[in-house]
Amino acid sequence: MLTDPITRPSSAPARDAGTKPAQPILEVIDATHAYDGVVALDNVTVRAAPGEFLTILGESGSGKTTLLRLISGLEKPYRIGALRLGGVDVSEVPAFQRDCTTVFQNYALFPHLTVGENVEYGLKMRGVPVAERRTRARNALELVQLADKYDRRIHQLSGGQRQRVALARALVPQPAILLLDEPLGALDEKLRVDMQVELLEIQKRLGMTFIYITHSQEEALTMSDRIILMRKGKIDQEGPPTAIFDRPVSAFAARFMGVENCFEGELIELSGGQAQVQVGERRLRGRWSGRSIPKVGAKVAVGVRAERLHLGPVAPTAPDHNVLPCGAGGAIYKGKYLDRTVTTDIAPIKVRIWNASAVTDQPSRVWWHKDDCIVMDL
Ligand SMILES: Nc1ncnc2c1ncn2[C@@H]1O[C@H](COP(=O)(O)OP(=O)(O)OP(=O)(O)O)[C@@H](O)[C@H]1O
Repeated sequence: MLTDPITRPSSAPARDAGTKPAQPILEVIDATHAYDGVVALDNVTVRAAPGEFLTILGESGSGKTTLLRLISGLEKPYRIGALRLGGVDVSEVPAFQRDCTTVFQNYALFPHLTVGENVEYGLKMRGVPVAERRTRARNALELVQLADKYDRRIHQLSGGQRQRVALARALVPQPAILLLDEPLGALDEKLRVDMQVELLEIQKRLGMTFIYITHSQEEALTMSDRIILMRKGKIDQEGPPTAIFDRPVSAFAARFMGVENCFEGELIELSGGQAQVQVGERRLRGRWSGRSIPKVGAKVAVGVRAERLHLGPVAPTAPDHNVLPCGAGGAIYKGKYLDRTVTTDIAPIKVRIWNASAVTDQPSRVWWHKDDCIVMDL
């Protein structure tokens, strides 16, 4: 039974703080960083509210780790407007004195120390008396369900258990912010999913701010209060998971969030959020989702998720559907569903079919509702 192992006095999450927005616990203003002339972060501004689970999402090399290293103090930014933790400028504060700790993908544990000694280590360095640091380390291990492994050696643990030790070690100083750099990246899928749930429970229980790095859109959608999607050192889009999933602002964001079909076209009309786009010889209707209102004639992207498409010999005639003639293409069996790619005169289109017995051998039409058709920046 857990006995409130780690608590912070000001742990009330921002979400419950009433109408007045809470002061950000983290502010990174206009941060730019480069390595040997290669720009890794390009004028990035990030804020996090107390108790927020903020995910930095992006492909390899997009600048996620660099951002985290600037926050933790492991990297000194080339240029920065301000870096504040809890409202205090920490630009010149060394890493070990900042009120944040990091969990790394490779655990970064001391192999020659026991589990307990690893968790206590930071407290020992800060001169915390032995009895107190034992108690705090045991409490942290209890939180990650490793209370019985205090005297174990690191090499006697599984990958998942090592990651829990790393988590306990990062939690034990009771930082205001926990930075997690792809913490589940080395775990197998089943364990990763279990650990996602556990991490979320711990975060909610402690009311701690988590800044979480991942390249997995599924992980970001599952865990976050808010997602920042990075692209080549810049922020492409930020918002709650539902907004990024349903309303990607760009073809990049759409593809990253799993929109299988994206086409390039020319904007013909935009009115009341409803767009008409010329793609090849076809006129498609959809809802505008881009950053700002473009001019007629601008190049835009049109996206539709595979599961929102329908196939068959006869399409609906109502004008609120996009309908294209199509030819049969290949199909890939995915277990729970079938992904079928049909040919059309604008591009091959991937259609997800959940009921494999309903597959038509020779579909001649593919169609989708205009509300399922996202029109956005190229
Ligand atoms: N120590 C370094 N020396 C030189 N270049 C670096 C260094 N660290 C990062 N970079 C470069 O900076 C850019 C951003 O790297 P960063 O590690 O921040 O990206 P990332 O999104 O965390 O990638 P990944 O998911 O692969 O860890 C990349 O082009 C990378 O090659």
